[in-house]
Amino acid sequence: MKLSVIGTGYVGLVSGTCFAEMGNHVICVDNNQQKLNALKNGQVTIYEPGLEILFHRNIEKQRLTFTDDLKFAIQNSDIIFLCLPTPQDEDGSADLKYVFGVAKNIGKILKENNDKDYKIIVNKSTVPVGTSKAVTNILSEFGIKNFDVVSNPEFLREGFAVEDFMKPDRIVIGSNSKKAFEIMRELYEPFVRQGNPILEMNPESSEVTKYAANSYLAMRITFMNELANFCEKVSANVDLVRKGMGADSRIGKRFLFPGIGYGGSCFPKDVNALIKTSEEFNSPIKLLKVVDEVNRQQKLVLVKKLLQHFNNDIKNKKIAIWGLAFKPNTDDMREAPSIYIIKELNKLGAKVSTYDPAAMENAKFYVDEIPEYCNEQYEPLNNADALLILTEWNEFRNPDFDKMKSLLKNPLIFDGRNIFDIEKMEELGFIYYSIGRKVVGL
Ligand SMILES: NC(=O)C1=CN([C@@H]2O[C@H](COP(=O)(O)OP(=O)(O)OC[C@H]3O[C@@H](n4cnc5c(N)ncnc54)[C@H](O)[C@@H]3O)[C@@H](O)[C@H]2O)C=CC1
Ligand SMILES: O=C(O)[C@H]1O[C@H](OP(=O)(O)OP(=O)(O)OC[C@H]2O[C@@H](n3ccc(=O)[nH]c3=O)[C@H](O)[C@@H]2O)[C@H](O)[C@@H](O)[C@@H]1O
Repeated sequence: MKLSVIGTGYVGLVSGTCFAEMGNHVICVDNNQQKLNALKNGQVTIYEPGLEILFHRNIEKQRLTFTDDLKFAIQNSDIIFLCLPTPQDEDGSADLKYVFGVAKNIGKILKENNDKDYKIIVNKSTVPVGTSKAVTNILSEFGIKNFDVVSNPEFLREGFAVEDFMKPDRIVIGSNSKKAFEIMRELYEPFVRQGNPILEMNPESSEVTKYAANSYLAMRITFMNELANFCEKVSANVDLVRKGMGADSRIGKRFLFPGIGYGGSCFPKDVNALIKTSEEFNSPIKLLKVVDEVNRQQKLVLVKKLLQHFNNDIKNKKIAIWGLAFKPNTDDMREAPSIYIIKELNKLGAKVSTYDPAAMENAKFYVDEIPEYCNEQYEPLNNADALLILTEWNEFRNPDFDKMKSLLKNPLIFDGRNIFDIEKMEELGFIYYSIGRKVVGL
């Protein structure tokens, strides 16, 4: 099939590359010249395991191309995917200016083209209920008739994006057109050969499904974070509680890990967008307000523990940090808890020294006050008063504990991801704080 993907970020680049891998011809469009030049020069612009090999293979086979020429892309594709940003606006709602702006440009191009061939415009961005209808109206205002707008939300996780895209748990397609359903089913069938469902529904249900899934997962994590704080007070171990809960198949094991609050480009903004839309329709989902509020507080839970340990004074203390990205296997810093933690540490007069395997370049755009970025894992520990673990990268899971002890001024660790066993840390002689478990070594 002939496809175009408008917006070549995390979702667009992964979607475009994976569609090309299935034999489709994909034209990727972006208006960021720097990004576009890098892509045209064969440079993968995001850190995403498994992407590079598919990217190069499909460029070589000439199934994957990059351009800033929207007109060329529209004229040479039957299905047009919108993978555009929908950032959080000041009032919490999703900002649709990119989606509507591109929809208008598509309208103009199709009008100039005399609306000859049938096109499907697919919205893959996360958008509030009613957006498919609004995009349909925009195109209709240009007099375009031979088209359908489809809602096809994306559920990939960063760090596992290729795997998730190639073998999705489900595909959701929202449309009112039989023809569009048939074409979309044909496009996606190679991705669900194991039998995972392609779910067809009206666009409104599809749009709500995306926000519902993200908000539900954010709510699960938030419940676990509040539960973890409670466990600390009553000598319970949240990891044991988590396993006890997760073994119930009605609950399930995944997304029950407490930590330092959910971050990333989607959970925080999508929870807020659903709060806003539900209020607009006079049917507020009150639970989500608490989810958002608790999550903001949770991002600073390690700073609280640190202050408590040092009797509220961490001025001039050197704090080492392992991990900056909002989660492992990505260089994405959007809404990462590390941003909030580092800002707070700076405010309190601490000196921060940090290492992350992939996100340090991006971190510089978010936290310019970090005095020291280190190129090696153990470097920040040198003469540090404490170590904070903020991202559970695999390489932090089995470190050289002797080396850590010899470098740190105090054998003091605050682990926001519960990556070590508390008994083991006690045996090794560390003072070890974690989330929802007792402090050992004090
Ligand atoms: N990042 C993720 O893991 C997921 C994101 N989503 C949703 O997908 C959408 C896109 O997210 P990301 O890919 O993370 O965003 P992103 O910011 O990484 O990528 C968006 C791209 O669109 C480009 N762009 C902006 N305006 C444009 C225009 N007028 N013409 C052409 N290109 C333009 C930008 O230069 C950028 O490269 C959002 O709605 C997000 O909520 C959904 C599932 C997963
Ligand atoms: O709409 C999106 O953008 C995507 O948002 C999330 O994916 P992502 O943000 O890449 O990452 P997750 O693995 O979901 O983690 C999000 C945040 O929750 C935190 N988390 C996750 C799981 C958990 O058990 N505990 C926990 O604190 C992570 O550390 C991270 O900060 C969803 O998992 C995807 O399905 C969705 O497509």
